[in-house]
Amino acid sequence: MVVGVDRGRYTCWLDDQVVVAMRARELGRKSVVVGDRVALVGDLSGGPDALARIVRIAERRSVLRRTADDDDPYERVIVANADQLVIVTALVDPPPRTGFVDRCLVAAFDAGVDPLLCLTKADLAADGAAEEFRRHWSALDLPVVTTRRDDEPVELEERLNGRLSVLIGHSGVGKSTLVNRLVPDAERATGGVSAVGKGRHTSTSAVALALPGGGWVIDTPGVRSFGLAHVSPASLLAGFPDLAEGAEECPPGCEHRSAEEGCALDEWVAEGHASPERLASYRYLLASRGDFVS
Ligand SMILES: Nc1nc2c(ncn2[C@@H]2O[C@H](COP(=O)(O)OP(=O)(O)OP(=O)(O)O)[C@@H](O)[C@H]2O)c(=O)[nH]1
Ligand SMILES: [Zn+2]
Repeated sequence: MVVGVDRGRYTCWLDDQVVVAMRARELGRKSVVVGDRVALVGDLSGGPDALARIVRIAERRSVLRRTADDDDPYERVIVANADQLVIVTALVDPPPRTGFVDRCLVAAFDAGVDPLLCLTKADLAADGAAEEFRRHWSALDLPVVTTRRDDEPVELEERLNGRLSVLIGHSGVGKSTLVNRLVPDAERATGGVSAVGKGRHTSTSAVALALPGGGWVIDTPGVRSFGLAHVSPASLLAGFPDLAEGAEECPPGCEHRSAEEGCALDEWVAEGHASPERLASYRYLLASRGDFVS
């Protein structure tokens, strides 16, 4: 498995050992990303000067794409084969935003990855803040864990156990804090990714860290959000199962933009099946696909 990518060098994990590799020419233009399962040939000794070659990429179970941004107009795959997307949101400082969670939920469903909402800084939040925030998704089967400075993230650990999980969240919500608690020896868990260039702390690319209890956690420093430009209005609805049923009454090819265009979702909400806020959030994401909303 590829656990780190840095300037053309791929850190791979092979039988509990780190092997540094480069791409073989036969890969063509195919990108290799963290989480990819690859076939290696050449020097697999893992010695300081050993360099293997990646000759094949296994079919991907799931694909998470980064949003295009100012520096890079293309959506790019940043993690392959993730099982779970952990949406990390602080309950305060910075204040939580439902729109960000909705966007990540759509990205997770579209990528075929299970979502998990992780609410941090519960120790700073008012009583009931977590319950109030998670109520927005009460119509969904969305698993939620809360974490706080004064407690070990036991419940989170259980949910990460044995799986490949990707953390996404705004700067300052506490991702690094979580990673350091989950993987106490983070530097070693990267297999010394610094050996191929940068250490974890200065790296801006995703790095997979081995969890002590099995499984992997991938931090995504610098990733502001996941891209939705490639997601159709219908697929976008998968992130809003409370609205999806109402769309069955829509005319064929409905883009769900407004009641004037015949969309049945306004009626669905008026009948009390879903909240107006959920519909507004769906339409906001619909309109903002392709923009770099963070
Ligand atoms: N009180 C409290 N503070 C926390 C908690 N988690 C993180 N913090 C603090 O919040 C600040 C930001 O935490 P980080 O872990 O650096 O956040 P991050 O998401 O990694 O941010 P970037 O590195 O910018 O992406 C730090 O000062 C942490 O000590 C928590 O559960 N409770
Ligand atoms: Zn519609």
